[in-house]
Amino acid sequence: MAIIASPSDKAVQTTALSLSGVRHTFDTRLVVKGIDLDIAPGEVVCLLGPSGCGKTTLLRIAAGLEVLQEGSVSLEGRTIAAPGQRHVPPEKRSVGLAFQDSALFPHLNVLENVSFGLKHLPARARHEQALALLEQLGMADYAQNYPHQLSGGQQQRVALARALAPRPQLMLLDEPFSSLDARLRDRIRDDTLHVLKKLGSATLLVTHDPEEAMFMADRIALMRDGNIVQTGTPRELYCEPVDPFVVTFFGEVNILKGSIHKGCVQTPMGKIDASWLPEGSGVEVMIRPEALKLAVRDLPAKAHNHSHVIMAKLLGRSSLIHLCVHGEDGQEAHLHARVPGVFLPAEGQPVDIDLDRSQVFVFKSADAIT
Ligand SMILES: Nc1ncnc2c1ncn2[C@@H]1O[C@H](COP(=O)(O)OP(=O)(O)OP(=O)(O)O)[C@@H](O)[C@H]1O
Repeated sequence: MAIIASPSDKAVQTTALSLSGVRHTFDTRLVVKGIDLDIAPGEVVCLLGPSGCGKTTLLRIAAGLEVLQEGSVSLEGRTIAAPGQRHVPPEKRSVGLAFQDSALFPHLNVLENVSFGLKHLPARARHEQALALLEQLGMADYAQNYPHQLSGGQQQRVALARALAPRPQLMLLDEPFSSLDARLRDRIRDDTLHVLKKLGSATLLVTHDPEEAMFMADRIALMRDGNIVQTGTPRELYCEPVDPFVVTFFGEVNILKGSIHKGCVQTPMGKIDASWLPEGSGVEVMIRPEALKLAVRDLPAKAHNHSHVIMAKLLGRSSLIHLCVHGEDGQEAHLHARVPGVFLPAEGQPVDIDLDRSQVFVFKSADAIT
């Protein structure tokens, strides 16, 4: 099918991929509920969200593996899918695809698999380009091996190299690091990020792992139940979350309940400003564990009613401190603080608590939202 740019396509010519009003139904169930998402040339965007929220379906629609039911898909300003009018098949979309279960060609060795999409190049250039990618992904020593001689993780790296080899303008990656063990995953993620940035490929990467998304992404689109809840840089999602789901998706938080009085909510750590919420409304105060800054206090044990340590656990890169927090007004709460490095105060140790308010978020209580 020919790819023809229509006049309305001009507006999106600065985007590598544009998804507009995409909806998708399986049987009678709407699983993608009207998604708009643009990816700029060279930009890495991560589609992040819990299992079953529709990430893979959206990626498959972009790849052409699912026929678009509603909305439109454009590649570099050209409409490649519009329901009932156009469906450019996957192999004609000039995109690199690497999926969780990407199968390698069993009868070709690793080098031949990676060279497969480079048939337009002379043999020597093809060989050199494929080998360079295998080297960057730590697989050059296996160039002459066949897929059945490789582990799952090694096959995944070869599939990634094969997708990247033709230097596509757009890469679509679905959980590409999922079968790698934790240490190898860190290295291959890092290698892949550098390869993507060096090639300047726009990338849409599906993951359910917030840390992976923050590591890889220029922007994250966080999905829930078929919708995008928030799109932005990792900093924007972490520091300016639009709702409680976004806060909790990026890690454990302390949640306190309260209500607005004179524009503030009272907590054991003092008043928190929430002047944008109506007086009297029920709220949830979400406090990241790293927002609690602790200083040990020299007080006689047990002879005080001061905030103190219940227990402290070393988690590796940080320590988790369970606290009994006493407020001036008699309020009491059990909160978790996360402190970088080894910090293991004794049980009962009195502490002063300072709050980093940039990591505290106040939202109207879910049961109060109508
Ligand atoms: N071919 C299909 N037929 C029917 N339902 C499907 C099909 N593919 C996916 N679904 C359903 O659509 C919903 C979205 O699935 P999808 O694979 O897009 O989610 P996901 O966010 O990628 O999940 P995961 O992270 O677990 O892979 C799920 O409820 C799933 O069961």
